[in-house]
Amino acid sequence: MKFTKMHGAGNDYVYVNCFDESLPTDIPALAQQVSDRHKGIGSDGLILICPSEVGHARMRMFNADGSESEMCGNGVRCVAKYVYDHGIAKEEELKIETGNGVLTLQCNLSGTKVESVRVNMGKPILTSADIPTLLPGDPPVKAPLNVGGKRLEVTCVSMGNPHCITFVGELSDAWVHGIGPLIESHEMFPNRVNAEFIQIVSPSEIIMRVWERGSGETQACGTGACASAVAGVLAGITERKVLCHLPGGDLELEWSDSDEVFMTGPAVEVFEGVWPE
Ligand SMILES: N[C@H](CCC[C@H](N)C(=O)O)C(=O)O
Repeated sequence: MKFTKMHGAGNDYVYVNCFDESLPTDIPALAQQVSDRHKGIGSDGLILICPSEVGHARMRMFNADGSESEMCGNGVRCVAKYVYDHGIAKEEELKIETGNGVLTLQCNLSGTKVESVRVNMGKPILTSADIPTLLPGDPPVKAPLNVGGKRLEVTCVSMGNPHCITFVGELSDAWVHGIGPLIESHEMFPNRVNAEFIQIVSPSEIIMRVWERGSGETQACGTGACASAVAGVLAGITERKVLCHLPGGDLELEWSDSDEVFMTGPAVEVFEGVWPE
């Protein structure tokens, strides 16, 4: 199986071109094996670039623990880069099918290759039953959540996949590694949840760290950054356009008047290889 290692703001996945490659039947096991940073290729998960009847390609995304997610913001930018740079499509505006519908992506070129991508991530999902969370409110905004002996105020948003956002005074490992896993598996989130921690710099600038469902701390999370931008507006903290600093890079976000969230960020190809050797 040929693969390509790519990252978006340091959120790295093993990508497989399923137009050409056939996969083993146990894809969750494959995702676990390739993601292993000591005994595998090393990544936050596995992303399949598949043929689609409604777009230029279809993305399927598996976390490092083998669980499948509906959506991946950094991943869908890299899928667009792969599809354009490898000649699967020639258009700079691409349609990619995801678990959150068919998204429209605008590729920004440097020479003949894609350098960054602007994605219309669609409308945020703000009903608690659809996020899904058992917390009250559509959506829950600054809702009380008891975690690890603390009473947090959390805001929940789905971008096709579920996110739980906590605005903190100062980011720390205690938040991300101590509280993150407890939020991920909290009984209020029947499908588990991605946990974002946000430090506010100004109404138009935030710093984010994330504990991802199924992958642990990653250097960036595109859907999480979008969800956090929406949460900041809902909580009355930030403006509709924000710059988000993540450990692996920056993402630009805008919750537009049309209710759609736009995300712009980098997409990078690192190397190609064959698995197993
Ligand atoms: N890093 C990804 C999100 C992965 C979400 C995944 N951990 C889930 O289970 O939903 C992103 O850029 O949007």
